Parts: sequence; C-alpha cells; structure tokens
Amino acid sequence: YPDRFVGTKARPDLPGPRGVPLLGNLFQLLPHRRRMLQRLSELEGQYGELFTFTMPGRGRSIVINRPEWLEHVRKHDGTRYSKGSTALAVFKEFPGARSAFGSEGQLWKHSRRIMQPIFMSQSFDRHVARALNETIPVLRNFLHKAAESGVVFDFNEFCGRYSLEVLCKATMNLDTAVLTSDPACLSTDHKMMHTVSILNHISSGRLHNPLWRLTEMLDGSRSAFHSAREDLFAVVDKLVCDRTATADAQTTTHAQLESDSDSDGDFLSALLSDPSITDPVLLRDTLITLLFAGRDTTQNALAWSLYELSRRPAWVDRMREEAIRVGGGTETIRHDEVHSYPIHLAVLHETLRLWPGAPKNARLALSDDVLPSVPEHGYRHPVRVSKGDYVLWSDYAMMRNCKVLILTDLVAHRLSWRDQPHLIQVWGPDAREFNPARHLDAHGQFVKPPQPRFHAFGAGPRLCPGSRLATYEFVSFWAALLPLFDFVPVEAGERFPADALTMSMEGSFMVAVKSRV
Ligand code: HEM
Repeated sequence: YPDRFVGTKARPDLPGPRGVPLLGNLFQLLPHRRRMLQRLSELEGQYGELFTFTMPGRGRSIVINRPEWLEHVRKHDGTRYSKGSTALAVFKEFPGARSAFGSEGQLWKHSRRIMQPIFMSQSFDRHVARALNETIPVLRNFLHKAAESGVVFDFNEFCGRYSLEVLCKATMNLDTAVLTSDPACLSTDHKMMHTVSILNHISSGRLHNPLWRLTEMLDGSRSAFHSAREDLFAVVDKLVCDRTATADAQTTTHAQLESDSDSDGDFLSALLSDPSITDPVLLRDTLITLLFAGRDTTQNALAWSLYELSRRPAWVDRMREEAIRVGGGTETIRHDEVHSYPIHLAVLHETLRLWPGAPKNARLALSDDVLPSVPEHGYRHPVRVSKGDYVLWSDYAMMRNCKVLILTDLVAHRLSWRDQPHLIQVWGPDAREFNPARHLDAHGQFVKPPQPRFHAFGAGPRLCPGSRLATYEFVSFWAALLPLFDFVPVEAGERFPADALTMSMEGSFMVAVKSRV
C-alpha cells in the first residue's frame, strides 16, 4: 500500500485515544461497556467521524461514521466483511445460532428464506390486518378507561405490549393477553416482555467486553442471562408443542400462506409444515428472532415518536388531521392504504433518523480493503482497512452529525457546491432537530430517505426484512388513536437511550391520556 493511504504502517495517522502496550484502549472503554453509545459519541466529538482504538482479543477497530464508508462496507457485507466471531458468539447465545443474527453464509440465507412468507403482501392482508383488527379496539378501550379514571401509565410498556400482541397474533395466531382493556394490566409482569429485555441488555454489554465470560461470573449477569433464556425457551417451546398437537399444524403449507386462499393458517403452521425445516432449534431460533427483532424495535419507534411529537405538537395536529381526512377515524387501515399517510410516514422516518433501530454496529474485515476518500470533508486519502480490523459505526451519531463544510474547505479542495451536493453534509446543520418536513416534497408527498444516509433499517444484504411490517404497525397505531386521544407525557424532561442492542428508552415513560370525544 503506497503512502497515500491513511491507516498504513507508513502513515498510521488515524486519530484516536492513546492506548497502552498489550492492553490498548481497554481501560478507556471497559468501564463504559454499559454505555458504549454515549462513549462512541464522546469519542467522535473528540476525534471526528474517523478514528481508531484497540482492545485485547479484538484488535483494531476503525470507527467509520460517514455514509460514504458505510455504503462501501454494507455493499460487501458477507463477502469482504463478516459479523466477526465476537458478535456471532454473542448472537448465537441470543437470539440463537440458527437465527439471521447469529449466522452467516448458507445458514443465514436459509434463515432469511424461511422468514420470507411473513413479510409478503398476502401475509399483511390476512394475518397482520387480522392481528391489528383484534388489537386496536383493545388499545382504544384501554385508553378510554385510562382517560376516565385519570390513570397515568407507562407508554413504553404499552407500546411494547401492543407490538408483542400484534406479532404473536400475526405469526402464531396466539393471543398473549399481554394487553387488555384494563390499564392495570401493565403492572402484571409478562414473562416474554421481561426476559427479552434482560437478554437484550446483557447481550449489548457483551459486544464491547471481550472478557464477558469472566466479568459476568463476577457481577451475576451470567445467571440472570441463563435464567431469562430458559424462561423464553420454555414459552416458545410450549407454543410449538401446543401447536403441533393441534390439527391445523398439519394442514397449512407454505404455499397456502403465500396463496390468496382464505386459509386461516399463520406463520408458525407454515414453518411446521416446511419440509426444509427439520431442526427444532431452527424453528425456535426463528420465532425468537421475530420476537426479538420485531417487538423491541417497533416499541422503540412508537415511544420515541411520542417523545419527539410532544416537543413538536404541530406535527400531532397534522397527523390527526391526516388520520381523520384519509381514514375517517376508522379503527384499522389496510396495508395498501399506508402510502396515503405521508405525514405519518415522515414522522416515522424522522423518529428513526434520530433514534435508529440498531444504534451501533460493527463488521470484521475478512481481507485487506480500502474505503473511499471523502475530500470535501477533509478525508483526502482513501482509508486502509487491514484483514482482521473491525469497522464500527454508530447510526445514532452519524444521522445526528451537524457538520457542514466551510467555504475554505471547498476552496482548499477545489470543489464547488455543485460537485456532489448530497455529500456536502449528512443531514445538515439542523440534524439534531426533529423535523419530519425533510421527508416531504413540495406537494406534501412522502420521499423515502436514501440509504445509507438514512441507515435506521440498515442497508445491503442484511437490510431489515421487517421494515414494511413495522411501518404498517406504526401508521395503524397512530392513525387509530390520534383522532380520539391526546397524549401528555407527565415529565417534560429530556429522555435518554438505555444501553441495549436496540434503541430502547431508558426508564419508564409516564403519560396521561385525555379523550377528545
Ligand atoms: C421500527 C422497526 C425496526 C427497525 C428500526 C429495524 C431495524 C433493523 C436494522 C438496523 C437491522 C440491521 C442490523 C444489521 O445490519 O446488523 C435489522 C435487521 C433485522 N430486522 Fe429489523 N427493524 C425493525 C423492525 C423489524 C420487524 C418488525 C421485524 C420482524 C418481525 C424485523 C426483523 C429483522 C431481522 C430478522 C433482521 C436480521 C436481518 C439479517 O441479519 O439478515 N425488524 N432491523
């Protein structure tokens, strides 16, 4: 590699915290393993969008918080880049070795293929629509009762139960009764809700702690992890067991689920009759993946949207007006009607821009590679990545990047504003502001933000397969509730992300509700 690359032995000039021999930056990072998101943002503030650090057992990590580099890495996900043994070991423990998260190569392809039926339009029309039709009246009754009795409740928990209920009904035709019309239901513990949060939280800490097997024995999280996982396995195994015992397990096939017939079959019965699934662990890992990936992320999007909307109430008025004008206050909407709700879609995407699904992520370089130069941002040289390096990014930091070019940069690099206007900034100087208007055109139509500048659903081969499902759930939720209710957070203060694999909100989010009719 010639001198013109940065990050080579000849030019090791990537910035980053100074480490110590053998242990690298262990002591600057290990104490922050439960708040790595904030730590990465702090380091970005100090060193910029490109910096390195090293950890024993993990080697060098290069932080690449720019869309130009992310585009390159995501395009080659699975070929030049792998999740790496650390992440795979963590995801093999949860959500499982046969899940899309814990596998690569043929195993990963198979896990994506068997999940496909649930994300097809026919599945939305029948199973998801039915789940929403059954769940949304329960939400409305719950909220009417809460409004009548003046009960304040944890909106975060409410959203988590809504998305779990819809997911379980749509995929397994299972009524969890996790959410009822009685607001008191939120105070009864639910095993699935509880265990998934524990597993999520502990797994997140493992990703940045090469010594997790040791430290978890000392701090007690090892036994908490194992007991939560046993509980979750028990719930899922019982579901599968009960279903195999019923006749319809044998009658619904993959083909039926994908066909237009009125079959009442659901995703689980299709899985059970898929001849390519002979391994019970694959079946369990697939169901756990859906619960893990689908419940938490949708809950977070709903909770953060209320947080942002409560600080920008004009957008609540616009959503409400849209819901009444388009849907006439109906209980549920059809999947093919979602595009008629541009304001709702803009609010979802703006929420996810600020509070993305997987706030931080990483890949291991399987061979030497070169990331492109970005001269207009001062990265005049391509960046050398060596085999065995980790590239690491924070969607949270990248999509909030307020950096803009100053005129002298342009002059220095002999560039004009017209050269590549989309590269001039990530989301602009107001990137930290919640402004759904950035996803609407002059006619008020929703404009899907381009990947990977918008990276909340990921990009490349591992792009989130559940984005349409989450969008349908999000629009249905707000379009059904805003015409009838006002939501008022009890505390007006700032909210922070919890340390988790997904963008969970820290603490409870207490909300009062008022009926509008
Ligand atoms: C607002 C909601 C959601 C957000 C923001 C979101 C975000 C993401 C992101 C960023 C990834 C990529 C992770 C990576 O590259 O390592 C991902 C992957 C995934 N998501 Fe979602 N997701 C959402 C909802 C859902 C739903 C509802 C489901 C299914 C029920 C789902 C299933 C998955 C699966 C299975 C993967 C793994 C893909 C793979 O590794 O091949 N997601 N999601």
